[in-house]
Amino acid sequence: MSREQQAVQQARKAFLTGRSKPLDYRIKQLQNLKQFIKEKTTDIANAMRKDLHKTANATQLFEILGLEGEINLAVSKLAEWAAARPVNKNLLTIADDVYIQPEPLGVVLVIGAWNYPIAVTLQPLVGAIAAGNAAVVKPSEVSSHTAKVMELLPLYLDPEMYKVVTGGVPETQELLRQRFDHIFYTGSSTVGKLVMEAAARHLTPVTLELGGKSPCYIDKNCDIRIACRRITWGKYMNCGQTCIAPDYILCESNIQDKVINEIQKCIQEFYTNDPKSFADYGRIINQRHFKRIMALTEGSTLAIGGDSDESECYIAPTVLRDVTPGSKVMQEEIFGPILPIVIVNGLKEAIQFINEREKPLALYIFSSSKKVIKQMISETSSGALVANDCLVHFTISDLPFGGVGNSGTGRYHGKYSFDQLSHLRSCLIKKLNMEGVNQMRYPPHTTEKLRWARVLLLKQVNLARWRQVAQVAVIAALAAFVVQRFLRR
Ligand SMILES: NC(=O)c1ccc[n+]([C@@H]2O[C@H](COP(=O)([O-])OP(=O)(O)OC[C@H]3O[C@@H](n4cnc5c(N)ncnc54)[C@H](O)[C@@H]3O)[C@@H](O)[C@H]2O)c1
Ligand SMILES: CC(C)=CCC/C(C)=C/CC/C(C)=C/C=O
Repeated sequence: MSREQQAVQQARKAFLTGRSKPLDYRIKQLQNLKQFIKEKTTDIANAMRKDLHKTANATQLFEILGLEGEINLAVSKLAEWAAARPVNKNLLTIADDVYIQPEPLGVVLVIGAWNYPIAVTLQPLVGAIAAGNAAVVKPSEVSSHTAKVMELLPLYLDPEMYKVVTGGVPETQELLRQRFDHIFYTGSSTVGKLVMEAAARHLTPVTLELGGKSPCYIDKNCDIRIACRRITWGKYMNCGQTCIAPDYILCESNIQDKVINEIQKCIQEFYTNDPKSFADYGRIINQRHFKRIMALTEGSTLAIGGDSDESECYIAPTVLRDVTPGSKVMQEEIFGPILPIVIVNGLKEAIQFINEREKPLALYIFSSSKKVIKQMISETSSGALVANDCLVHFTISDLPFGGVGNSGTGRYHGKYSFDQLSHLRSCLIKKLNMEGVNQMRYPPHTTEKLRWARVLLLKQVNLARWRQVAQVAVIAALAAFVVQRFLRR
C-alpha cells in the first residue's frame, strides 16, 4: 500500500469514529492550528525567506494575519454556522420542522500552491476542520522549505484525522487516485483540469481556486497618482506572484505616459533605486518560472525596468508600453513582475476586451465616476471586482473568495469555507397525525384538489413573521376544512 493510500485510509478510519463531529473537538483543533503558527513563527519566516525571499514581517502581514483571522472567526462563529438553519415553509408543511443541517463531508484533500504557501494551504484546512472533516494536506513541493514546516502539523493536530503528505507530481497523482469526499485545489487552470478529471472518477466534488489574467482598467477620469500607487503595490508584491495581482493595464493612449511616470515614482518609493538589494522585493520561485516570465517580454516595448539576474531569479519591476493583444505577454497569466499596458479607446472597448477573454479571478477598475464603475460591474463577469484598489477583497472574510469559469469553481473564506466543505442536508420532520391535510396529494387527482394544492404549495410562509398562535389557527382551519371536504364523503 502506498504512503498516500495509507494516509487516506487512516484519515477515513479516524473520521468514521465520529470524533470530529462535536464542536468542542473542532474548536480544540483550530486552537492547536493557531498554536502551530505561533510556535513555528520563526521556522515559517525562515522557510518563506528561503522559498520566496519574503521578510518575516511580510510573511506575517500577507500570510499569517489572514490565517489567524480566519481561525478566530471560525472559533467564534462555529456554533452559529453548525446549527440547524430553519427555512421558510409552504402551507403544506407549516406544522413540520423544516431546516438545513450542515454535516461534515468526510475526508477532504487540500492541495496547496507555492506562492502564498501557508495562506492557500492552511486557510482551506481551517474550513475543513471547522466543518468537522478529516483532511489530507498536500503542500506544494515547489515551496519546499515551507512544505517541510507544514510536515510538523500533525504534532499539533489529531495526527490520525489530519495528515500531511509531501511530494511532487507523482505523489499528488497517487493521492488523486484515492477516493475523497471533496478536493480543494489551489493552482493553475491546467492542473485544475487534471484534478477535476481525477475527481470525476469518484464523483468527488471539487473546489478549484485557479488563476488567469486579472485586468486593470484605468479610466481617464481618476486620480492617476493614487491609482498607480495602489496598482504598483498590488502588482509587485511577492514579485507579481499573486493569484489576484493586476495582470495588465487597460487605458487610453493619452494617459499612458502619466501612468508610466507615476508607476516609476512608486517603484522607486517602495523598492528604492536598487530593488535587487532591497529586502522587501521578492524573487521568482525558480529558474523554470524565471525563464518562462523572461520569454513573455519578447517582442514588447520596455517602458520601465527590464533588468534580470537568472542566478538569483531576480526580475526588476518592469512595465511594457503599447502592448498589442497578440503579443506573447498577453497569451497567458504572467505571474511575475511584468506589467503590460494595452491601449483601448475608452470604457466600452475595455469591456469588450475583457469579455472576449476568459473570466478573470479579479477585475480592477480605477475611476472617480460611479457610473463608469457600475457599467463595468454590470457588463462584465469575474470572481471579484474591486474599484479603486487591488487585492484587499482577500482580507474580508464575509466576501466569498473564488473564481468563475476558467478562474475557478467554488468559494471560500469565513462561513463560505464552512459551507463549501459541509453537506447542507435538507431535513423535514413530520408528525404522523393530521393525515387529512394530505388528502389533496393522493389519487384521484381531482381539479378541486389541484386548486387546493396551488394554495398549499405556492403560498410561501415566512416563519419569522408568524407567531405561534397564528400558525396553530391556520393549521386548525385547514385541517377542519379538509376533513369536512374529503373525509366526510
Ligand atoms: N485562486 C487562488 O486562490 C490561487 C492562489 C494561489 C495561486 N493560484 C494560481 O496558481 C497558479 C500557480 O500555481 P502553480 O500551479 O504553479 O502551483 P504548483 O506548481 O505548486 O501546483 C499546485 C499544486 O498542484 C500539484 N501539481 C502540479 N502539477 C501536477 C500534475 N501534473 N498533476 C497533479 N498535481 C499537480 C502540485 O504538487 C501542487 O501541490 C497561478 O495560476 C495562480 O494564479 C491561485
Ligand atoms: C494585508 C493586506 C492589506 C492585503 C493582503 C492581500 C494579499 C496578500 C493577498 C494575497 C492573497 C493570496 C493568498 C493570493 C494568492 O495567490
